Amino acid sequence: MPEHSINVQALRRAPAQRVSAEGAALVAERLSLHYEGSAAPALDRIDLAIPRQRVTAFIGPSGCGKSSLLRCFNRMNDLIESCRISGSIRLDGEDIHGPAVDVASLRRRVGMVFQAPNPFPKTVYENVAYGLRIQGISRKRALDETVEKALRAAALWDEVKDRLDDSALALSGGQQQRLVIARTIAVEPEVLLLDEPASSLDPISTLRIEELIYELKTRYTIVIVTHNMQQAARVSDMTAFMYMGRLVEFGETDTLFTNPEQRQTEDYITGRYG
Ligand SMILES: Nc1ncnc2c1ncn2[C@@H]1O[C@H](COP(=O)(O)OP(=O)(O)OP(=O)(O)O)[C@@H](O)[C@H]1O
Repeated sequence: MPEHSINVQALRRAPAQRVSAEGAALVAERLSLHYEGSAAPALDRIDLAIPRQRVTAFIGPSGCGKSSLLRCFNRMNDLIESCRISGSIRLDGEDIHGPAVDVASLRRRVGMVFQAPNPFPKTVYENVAYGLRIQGISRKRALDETVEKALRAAALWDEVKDRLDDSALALSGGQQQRLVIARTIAVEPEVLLLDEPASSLDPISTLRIEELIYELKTRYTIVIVTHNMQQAARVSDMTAFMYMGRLVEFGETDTLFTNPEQRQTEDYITGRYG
């Protein structure tokens, strides 16, 4: 990583403990996922408890199932016709596949940010107000307040407060990604799923996103997929190492990177494969 003016030490982690299912925001049990036509399952009997208000990173070689697992948590895989899921996932104790679950409100509670910034072709303001309007909030004062709050929380307010009526597409890539994060948190989710949120960004924008993740975890449960092991080590409290659809090891990030229990984890983090 090149040197920057942003202090990476500021990204120090809060202590995390091993997670019990009771204290977890999300719990997966014997979660398997098959894409029809594939010989092997993309996820193979995953048991995992994601702690509340912590950052959990998924790492592992390309194709090991990180994104597939992430997409399970807000039922994004429902949109993939060939996808079959078994096992269970509970959010705050409630089965997310239960008959009473409304998928739109699940996705509001479990927001998702993708690899490439995807702001709507609308103004900066309307991007953040979008989810609020869908919720039926139309009073200008309420919208103004929430838009400002979300942009401040996404560390973007100072850069865009005089550009609220400009097109979001005129922002830089890093600003667009923070705008998408603002749009996601404007509706006050409990969980933020981040699928390689910085992989298309330059190093400075990447560090801004990492700092933002650190700030946001005081309010949200965050799950991040990353290819970048240094990034996982910098931003996460807990790390899950996956290999060929299996969860090989899950534990505190410090321990997993310095003293992994499994040989496979050690081989991966020391660069022997992947
Ligand atoms: N929509 C899909 N249809 C069929 N197979 C899929 C689909 N999405 C993913 N797969 C397959 O499932 C497996 C896991 O893919 P997934 O994208 O979850 O892994 P990943 O660890 O996130 O990979 P990467 O790091 O390259 O993004 C791979 O073999 C992939 O080819």
